[in-house]
Amino acid sequence: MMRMVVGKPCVREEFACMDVGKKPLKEFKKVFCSSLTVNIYDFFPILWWVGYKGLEKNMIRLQRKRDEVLGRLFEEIKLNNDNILDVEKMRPLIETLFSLQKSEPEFFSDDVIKSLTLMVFVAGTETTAITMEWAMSLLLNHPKVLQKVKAEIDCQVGCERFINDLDFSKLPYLHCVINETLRLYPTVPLSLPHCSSVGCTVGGFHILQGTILLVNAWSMHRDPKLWEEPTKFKPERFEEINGEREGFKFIPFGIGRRACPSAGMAMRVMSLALGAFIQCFDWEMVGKKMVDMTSSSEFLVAKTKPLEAVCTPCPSMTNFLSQL
Ligand code: HEM
Repeated sequence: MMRMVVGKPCVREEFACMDVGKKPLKEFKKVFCSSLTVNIYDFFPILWWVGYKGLEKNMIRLQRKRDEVLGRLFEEIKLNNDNILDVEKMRPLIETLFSLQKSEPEFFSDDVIKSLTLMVFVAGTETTAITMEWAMSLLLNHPKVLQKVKAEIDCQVGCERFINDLDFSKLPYLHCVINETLRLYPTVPLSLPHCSSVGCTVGGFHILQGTILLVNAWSMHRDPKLWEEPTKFKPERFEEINGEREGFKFIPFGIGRRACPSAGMAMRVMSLALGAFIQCFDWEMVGKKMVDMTSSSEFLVAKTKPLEAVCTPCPSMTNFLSQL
């Protein structure tokens, strides 16, 4: 995600597993992911008046910090890219926005570019990373599924290049694995709070205008009236579903006008990353114990215990990987 937005990873690969690499990642999470929580002020507005737990002050402080970090990042990018002109060329998001700023400065102000960058960092990094961690964990606990998806990638992509987005149409099972992961572990289980603009009736309940509504995707995705063996990991079930949102029973990205605008991009990013993990490495559990699948009960449903796994380069890929 950092590469797509900024053009370089958050941490250089050689430092990724070292303390020197972990520090900036921790800092990034603190600045961009810490606001992903249910805001108690929305439910008890009185707390806002009494300044409960200094939430508002903390949000203001966080916003200042974000502004400062993004400001530094922008300076660095502007310094290194004096002649940002060519919009057509493939380039990271921020550079593209700066090139548009040259032609439409009144619209693409620094503040607009900051907001767009912030949106991708806040809404797009943890959600995709958490889903991939769930997917890898499920695959390790279901080695036959892992074998099947690996066989699909080996057969359709081979071992002389990395998987790319032109391969997706030939990799339906990989798509089913990601969908089934999102069914069992929808990263945003209660979607985002919405407010009813008019009074209405939902499932026999009268909803007053101005009510905060949450949609429980988690329970819909595990409802035995909607899904056969709902708690089982069976990617094959998505082979039979015509259109992923059939009957609105599968809504990991929400639904309607305020649904996730990046669902397509998220699916592509996750297919590429997960596909490459499976293509390039053989994966094993640490020891004989199944991966612990306990989930946190927070705004984003993450694993309580981070996934630990052993990976070794696939023998069939070593030739290609050694040339990188
Ligand atoms: C696995 C990955 C992701 C999941 C599961 C996910 C899920 C969701 C959900 C459930 C919503 C709320 C929809 C609703 O209220 O009905 C949402 C909104 C949103 N998502 Fe995502 N998302 C993911 C990735 C991304 C990425 C990669 C980006 C940006 C690059 C993104 C940007 C947004 C934005 C901006 C909204 C707010 C839309 C609005 O309020 O109109 N999401 N997402």
